[in-house]
Amino acid sequence: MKTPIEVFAPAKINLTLHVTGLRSDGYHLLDSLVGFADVGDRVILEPASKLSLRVTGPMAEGVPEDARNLCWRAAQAFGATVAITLEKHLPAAAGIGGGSSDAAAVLRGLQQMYDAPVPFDPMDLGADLPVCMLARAARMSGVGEQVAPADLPPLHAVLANPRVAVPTSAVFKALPGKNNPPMAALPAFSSARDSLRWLQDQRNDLEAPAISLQPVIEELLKQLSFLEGQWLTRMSGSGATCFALFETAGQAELGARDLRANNPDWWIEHCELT
Ligand SMILES: C[C@@](CO)(OP(=O)(O)O)[C@H](O)COP(=O)(O)OP(=O)(O)OC[C@H]1O[C@@H](n2ccc(N)nc2=O)[C@H](O)[C@@H]1O
Ligand SMILES: Nc1ncnc2c1ncn2[C@@H]1O[C@H](COP(=O)(O)OP(=O)(O)O)[C@@H](O)[C@H]1O
Repeated sequence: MKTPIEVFAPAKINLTLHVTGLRSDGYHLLDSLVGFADVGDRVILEPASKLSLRVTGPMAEGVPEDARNLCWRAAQAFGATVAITLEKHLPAAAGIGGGSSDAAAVLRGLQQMYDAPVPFDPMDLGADLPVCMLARAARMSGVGEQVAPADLPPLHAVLANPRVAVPTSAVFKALPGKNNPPMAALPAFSSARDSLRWLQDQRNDLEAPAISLQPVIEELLKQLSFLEGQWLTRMSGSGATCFALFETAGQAELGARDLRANNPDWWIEHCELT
């Protein structure tokens, strides 16, 4: 067994998020094209006599170090005794799957460490777990349990969070219409430009309800729309993180620099999505 094991937990970006219905248990039916970024958290796993968790890194503040943390719950449900170090780079409660991606990274690392499959349904830890286990572009449907890998040309993005936490359940609750049209059929994209054109016509149905709870999201989307070279701006998941998409890495890097200059307190990163 090679130790310690280090696993990258990428930011999950809902490039589209169509809410198409409501299940009798209160969970919403989703149709979403999901991409993963080359920015994210880092999980380090070391064998130990008991389960422990230490949260470090620039975004560690306020992230629980006990059973409230999805990393802890993932390791516990796996039956693993490991010392987990979670290096937080992503904001929490931000619509980019921080907790879910961390938990999926723990499960991937434990599979490797114990040379054993995950002994439970990852969905038990949250609706975003199945897509985060895959950690590559996918179409997600059902309430999150159906995940089909998708071919997405690499896209360049600016991710921005105005540092307000938005609880997922509150945003779903604030959505008035539950039965919205699904995403269009996913074409075989021939280029980044082709996919950007297609994405322009899709939606995130949670954008308006999230704005009703945190109006700063509207201002954030406006500022992203001013960035040179952007093809579209949208919110990810239940917010408050929003993104602008670009054709080139250089445009995204300049976009992030310009946005930072006007909003020094926001969390802003440029990245590649795959
Ligand atoms: C909205 C999405 C889109 O990818 O992303 P985030 O905003 O969390 O990043 C996810 O579906 C979130 O997944 P996750 O954060 O794992 O959700 P869970 O812990 O299972 O559920 C949190 C709460 O969100 C609501 N919920 C979640 C998923 C779903 N399909 N329908 C829902 O109504 C429920 O109110 C639930 O109590
Ligand atoms: N590993 C984790 N990283 C960040 N937050 C976590 C983690 N585990 C549990 N949480 C808790 O889960 C809540 C939702 O965080 P997160 O999963 O990042 O949100 P979202 O589902 O919007 O992407 C936060 O309020 C936080 O306290």
